[in-house]
Parts: sequence; structure tokens; C-alpha cells
Amino acid sequence: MTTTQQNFTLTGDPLSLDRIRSILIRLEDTIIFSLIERAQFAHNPKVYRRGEFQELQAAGFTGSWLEWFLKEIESFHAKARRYTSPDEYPFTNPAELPDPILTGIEFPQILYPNKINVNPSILSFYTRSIVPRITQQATLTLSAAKRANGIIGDDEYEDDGNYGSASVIDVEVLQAISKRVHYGKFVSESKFRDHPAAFIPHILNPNRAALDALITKPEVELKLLQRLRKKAELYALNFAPDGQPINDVSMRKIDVDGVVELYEHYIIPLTKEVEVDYLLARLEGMSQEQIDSLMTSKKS
Ligand SMILES: C=C(O[C@@H]1C=C(C(=O)O)C=C[C@H]1O)C(=O)O
Repeated sequence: MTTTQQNFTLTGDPLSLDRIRSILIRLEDTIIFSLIERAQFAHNPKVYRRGEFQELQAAGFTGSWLEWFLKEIESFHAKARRYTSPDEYPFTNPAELPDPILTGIEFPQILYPNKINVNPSILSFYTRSIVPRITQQATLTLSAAKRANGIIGDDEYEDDGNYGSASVIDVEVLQAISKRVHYGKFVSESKFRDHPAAFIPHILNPNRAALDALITKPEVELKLLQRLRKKAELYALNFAPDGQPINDVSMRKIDVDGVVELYEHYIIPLTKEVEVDYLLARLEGMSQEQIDSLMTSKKS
């Protein structure tokens, strides 16, 4: 996949819908492989609950272990100017992040200025629904071992102590999902520029349902879910010592249905929410003359 800077500075139209979709398709691989990595470890629910680690409280941090990892990792990334890129959004409150120590890169102004950041929703569904689902196998294996050794207690059955390893991967998964979902802004800008007159009436008289219907492409979503299942089945394959693939569902590295449901019930709906939120903000600050001009333009 091209780097962020290349995405916006290579020759060719950065708002070509085909090109944006190719980036979304490539992000499927990143998300599936990082979920496979996370699935190696147990659920470790302590990581996602605030107040579980006295050491953090003593250091004055009131968030969860994972929120601590996010803040520390994103603080370095902020100093390395990651969040000056139009396709990168932090989970940590930007006001709590340091300024870049590198001079900024001049990205072309492709998106209309906006403050849309749905990372709180991503963090919520990831920790509440996705992690428990994809770590079930590792947790079952662990609890059987612990029960055999007479260890009891719910958390202990879901806790393998790999808090740091699990959270490093959690941050990678969250960053990939965040990039994917917020690419909805580029999709939306592309669709808006193709037919501004179709969208403007439903922006001036805000109508989420009408805007959602305009940006929704059922055939694209159907193909995505079909492709995703095939990719997840392939990438989840385990192999015998001689390299022969093990065609046993119980031996897969990831819950394939869980990956498909992640996209169907969370990633796609939230991407479309971002697309509609972006459209609703698309005319802010514009004069009537500018809007009238957009109404008559085909591809601005
Ligand atoms: C991202 C797009 O917009 C919508 C969201 C999609 C998604 O999140 O995968 C797919 C198709 C559309 O319903 C697109 O048109 O490619």
C-alpha cells in the first residue's frame, strides 16, 4: 500500500473513487492480519476497564491500560507529525497530545475542513464486542489449562497476563480501523464533487436518510463481504509441519464469521455515518453564491 504522503501527492486524481476503494481493499488485509495477531492472546478484560491498575492511578492516569497505551504511543506519533496527515485521527484527546517536532508536510487541501472523529465509537465497539469475540478460542484454551490446574475465578479464565503484548496489537488494530472508517471522508468528497446538486438540497435541509441513500452502494458492500470472507478463510489457515493446509475450522487462526460481522455490523455502518456527517458539514461557511455555483457545476 502506498504511504499516506504518496496517497495525496502521486500524480493522478487523489479523489478517484476507484483509487480510494483500492486503499480500503488493501486495509482489509491489514485489519484481518492484525486481528489474527490479537486472537493469539486471551480476552484480558482488565486491560479495557478503568481503575484496574494501581500503578496507573499512582502515576495520575485515570484511564484504562489500553487508553494509557494509546496516549503514550499517540504522543510519540504526534511529535512525529502523524496527525498532520488528513487520513490519521488520534484516539487520545488532541488537546493532550504534544505538537509535532518535525516541520509539517504540505498536503493538498482535498477534504473540506471538518472536525469529524468517530474514534470513541470505534474504541467502544472494539473493546466491548470485537475483542471478546475474536479471543474466544485463546480464552477457551487458557481456561481449560487453568481448570486442569484448579485455578478458579472468571477473570482468571480470561486472563493470560499478556497485557502489554495484547495492547500493542490492540493499538495497531484500532489505528487500521480508524483509518478505514475515516476514509469515508474521501469517499464522500469524491461522490459530492461528482454530483453536488444531488446532495446540496439534503444538506441545506438536513436529511440523513436521504444522504445515506445517496452514498450507499449495496453492490459494493455485497462484494466486499464476499471478498472479506474468502480472505479471512485463506489468511486464517493453519498448516501441518509438512506445509499441508489444515482444513479444520476449529484450527483456524481467527473466527471468520467474527471478521465478516465486524465489517457488516460496525465498520461499514460507521464509515457511512462518517460519509453523512461529512456531507452535513460540507457547505459550512459557504456563501449562497458559492452554493449556487456548486449547484450548476458537474465535477468541481
Ligand atoms: C465506501 C463507500 O461508501 C459506502 C460504504 C461502503 C463501505 O464502508 O465499505 C461501501 C459502499 C457504500 O455503501 C463506497 O462507495 O465505496
